[in-house]
Formats: sequence, C-alpha cells, structure tokens
Amino acid sequence: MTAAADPVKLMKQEVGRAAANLIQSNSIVGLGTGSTTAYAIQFIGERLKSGEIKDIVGVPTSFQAEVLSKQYGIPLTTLDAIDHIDIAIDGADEVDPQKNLIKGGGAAHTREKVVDYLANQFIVVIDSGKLVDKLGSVFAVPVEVIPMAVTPVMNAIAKLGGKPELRMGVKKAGPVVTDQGNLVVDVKFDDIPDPVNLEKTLNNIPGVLENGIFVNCADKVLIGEVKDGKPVVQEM
Ligand SMILES: O=C[C@H](O)[C@H](O)[C@H](O)COP(=O)(O)O
Repeated sequence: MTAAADPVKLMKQEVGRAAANLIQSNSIVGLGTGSTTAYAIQFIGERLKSGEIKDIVGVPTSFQAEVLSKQYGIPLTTLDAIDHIDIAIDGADEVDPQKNLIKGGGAAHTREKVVDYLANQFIVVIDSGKLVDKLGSVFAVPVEVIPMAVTPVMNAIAKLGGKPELRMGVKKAGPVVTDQGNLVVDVKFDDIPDPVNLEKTLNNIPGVLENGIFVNCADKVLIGEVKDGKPVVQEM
C-alpha cells in the first residue's frame, strides 16, 4: 500500500516547478531559501542538466540555497561579480493581497531582501496556506539583531506594541544564529495597519540589521493549490 501524498508537499513541488520553468537561458538568477524554493532549485538544476536551458548563474540567498544549488549543479556567483539579477525566486511566510510579504521563517530574510530587491523580476512561490488578508495575521515578523543589542532591541520593540521572542534552535541548545552570526527576534503584533512604516520603524532601532517585511517588491506570486486531489498553480 502506498502512503497518501502530502498535499502541502505536492503544492510546493508544483509551484517550484512552475517557477523553474520561467527561467530562460543566459540569465542571472536569485536563488531563495526555504522548503518551497528548494523545489525550484531542484527543477532549475534538472532543466540545466537536460540541456533545456543553458548558461545560468545563481546568486544564493543563504547557506542552504548555496548547498542545494551545488547539489543540483547550478553554477554560482556573488554580487561583486555581476551588475544585475534577471529574476529571483523565493518563498514567503505570509502574502497579503497587495503582494506584501513576511519572510524569514528560515532566518534568511536579510540576504533574501538584498537579492530579491535587486532582481528585475521577483517571483514568490507559496502554497495557498500562506495567503492572508492582512500581514501579521498569523506569522510573527522576524527581526535580525546583532547579539550585543538583543536586550535593548527587545525593549524598544515592546514599546512599539510588539511581543518579541528570541528564536531558539531546534536540535541545538541556545538561540538560532543567522548566516551572518546574528540572532533573530520574532515579533508578534496584534495588528499591522501600515507595513510600509513598520518595516522602516523596526530597521531604525539601533542594533537591528533587517526585518522580514517585504513591501513593493514582489512582481508575481505563484500559489500552489490542491483541486480535486491534484496540485494546480494560480497566479497573483
Ligand atoms: O528565511 C526563510 C525564507 O524567508 C523562506 O523563504 C520562507 O520562510 C518560506 O519558507 P518555506 O517555503 O519553507 O515555507
């Protein structure tokens, strides 16, 4: 007897494939982080291997993206060696109807923000469970903080009305440490009426490196859904 396929995995796979199919030969590609983008990286690698596309170079947004890209044979570069990014593919933790995002569930939002904002076209890949009417409805806003500033930053965030929590490791004692060697504070807000201003306000707290609110950045959102037992991709 075969086990029933996990619908969330099916949605992520399908949306990852759809995003990988947007990549054209001779392009510089921002490679995002997370379980959904991992499928896009896999399918880009498979298209390269089969000769369907050629001359792709990737800019990874995290250690995870770098490892996966190497595993699937995607040549990599750095921002010092290029003058543009044609297209970036990345996941998200929440997406509102204006295509504003919360990212950073994998603590990679700082590098992701650099790469995704630089791209001429930024494609977001999500399963339908990530859609919200208002940002912050479910997910907390991840904030990357330099370690010596964590207490004053958490105090400043509490004064703004947020509930800050230091992100702790899983299968690792102590806090999560980012690819930059910093800490992550997850901040739950009862309401985020103005994401544009909240993004700026959080980044203005001394000691904050970057937060996971992405506004006016996504060009297209590919949404994986399961209809009649089959995965389909919608576009926003
Ligand atoms: O830091 C991680 C990233 O922002 C991810 O893109 C985001 O958390 C979505 O990840 P997933 O596709 O695994 O839900």
